[in-house]
Amino acid sequence: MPDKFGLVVIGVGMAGLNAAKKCVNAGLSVAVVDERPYGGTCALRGCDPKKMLRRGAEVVEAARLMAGKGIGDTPRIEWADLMAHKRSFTDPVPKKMEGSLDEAGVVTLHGAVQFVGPAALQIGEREVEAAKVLVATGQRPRSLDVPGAEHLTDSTEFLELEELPRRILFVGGGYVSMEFAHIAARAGASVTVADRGKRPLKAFDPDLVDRLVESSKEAGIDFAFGASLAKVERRGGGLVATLDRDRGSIEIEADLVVNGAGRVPEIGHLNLEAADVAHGDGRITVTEHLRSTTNPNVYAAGDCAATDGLPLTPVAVHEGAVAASNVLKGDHRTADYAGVPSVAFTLPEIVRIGMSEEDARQSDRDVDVRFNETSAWYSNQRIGAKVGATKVIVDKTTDELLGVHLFGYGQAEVANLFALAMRSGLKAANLRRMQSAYPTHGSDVSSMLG
Ligand SMILES: Cc1cc2nc3c(=O)[nH]c(=O)nc-3n(C[C@H](O)[C@H](O)[C@H](O)COP(=O)(O)OP(=O)(O)OC[C@H]3O[C@@H](n4cnc5c(N)ncnc54)[C@H](O)[C@@H]3O)c2cc1C
Ligand SMILES: NC(=O)c1ccc[n+]([C@@H]2O[C@H](COP(=O)([O-])OP(=O)(O)OC[C@H]3O[C@@H](n4cnc5c(N)ncnc54)[C@H](O)[C@@H]3O)[C@@H](O)[C@H]2O)c1
Repeated sequence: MPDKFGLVVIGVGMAGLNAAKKCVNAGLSVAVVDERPYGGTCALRGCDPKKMLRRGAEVVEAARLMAGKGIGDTPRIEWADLMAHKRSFTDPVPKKMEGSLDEAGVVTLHGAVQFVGPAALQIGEREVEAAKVLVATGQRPRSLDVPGAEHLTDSTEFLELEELPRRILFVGGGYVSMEFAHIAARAGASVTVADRGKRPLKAFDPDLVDRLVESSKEAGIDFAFGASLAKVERRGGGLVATLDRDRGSIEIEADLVVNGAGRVPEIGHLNLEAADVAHGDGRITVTEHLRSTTNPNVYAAGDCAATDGLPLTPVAVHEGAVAASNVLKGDHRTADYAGVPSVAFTLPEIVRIGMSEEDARQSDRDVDVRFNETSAWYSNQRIGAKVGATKVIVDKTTDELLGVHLFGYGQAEVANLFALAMRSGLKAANLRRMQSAYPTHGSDVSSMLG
């Protein structure tokens, strides 16, 4: 006899966890299942471990910026100890998360899952039936189909390195590569980032990215643009990556080649066909209520769902909550993606919220682009920083904040002020009039809007 539940959630990451808790708290019988230890990408293989490692780089960088300004010897990263610092956070996560689900009354299952009917699942030997299923299986690193791909290291493996190799090549100049490159460079590695495009971090403002590229070079990071990975070979004691460019190929020697060439939704092994769950471009096709367009028993949320939301943790949490509301009360709630900040945690960080300058200019809005070179501003001078710029795009007619682009130390926190303002429909004038604590990075906001 199969076990029966009101809701089965596949994937215990940010989207799944939040949906399961919301539904069980409302009285539904809920089971969750994951094929890996509970926690998902963000807590175990993404945001949180990455930022634990970044802390080491932040300390080194802060001291470097103040060298000759009252700070003596620059500290150095002890990689194994920094990894232990990371594990002090990540190691307890699966047990804690499973404990909190058990305590809430969620049935916690483990194993690979397959659909065997419209709302029937096979989990190992066990058959489970559900009134509703939420697919929240996230994404995994994209495999690169090149000779020697077996020599590549993915982001999950990078976050587990016991020793940091001396020479590291990052393939792909997206979030993963740029963030890891900045950490590795501060930890003393010799780092190159290669991307097939003409600049890294395509989703961010090009004027700010160009500044980031220059400051990254000063931090010792080399770049190869217009370069697409063709093969990786083991030669002697190291690796050699061949990258194709318009005018011939180049070879880069490294001890480690990291695949940062993107991520793909993890829905391939679910046997979605058995449940008639439609998918396109690798993501589950959903309605505005996050319900499968072809199977009314199934919802999807987070990175694996084809929505307008970016593959980011706050979006996964929000979509998990929206899907749970709809499971509980029928389809009534839609996701709201207004004012979601996206930050690449390079050193310093770069931020985007809302529209790009290009999109704003191409829209029918009358736009005012307020650009500021902030490198000489007090908040940068105080910490010895020599880079920084901001671009805020405002609708001239309505004074609405359309797009916010920030580059500099402290800007990831400043982003939250803009995000709140944009999500709440506040105008540029509201932020200009804000009485902020002084002197803080936040107190620069009114000048950014000037
Ligand atoms: C290196 C890195 C750094 C990142 N940094 C940030 C950041 O700083 N800020 C930010 O907002 N976002 C960041 N992200 C993105 C963020 O981690 C994701 O957007 C978020 O975790 C998505 O949550 P999710 O619940 O959709 O999926 P996930 O957290 O990926 O959870 C999916 C779960 O499903 C399970 N699963 C998959 N397939 C199956 C199956 N067939 N059967 C059973 N279980 C299955 C997986 O094991 C996993 O536990 C980062 C990502 C990476 C890789
Ligand atoms: N701080 C954060 O919020 C954060 C951090 C990491 C990841 N993420 C999420 O994960 C997603 C994936 O990030 P990512 O960095 O893996 O991918 P990405 O899509 O951001 O970047 C991949 C890059 O690789 C390049 N590329 C692809 N194939 C290549 C090849 N063969 N040779 C050379 N370059 C190649 C692409 O041009 C692109 O610039 C992001 O969209 C983001 O939403 C977020």
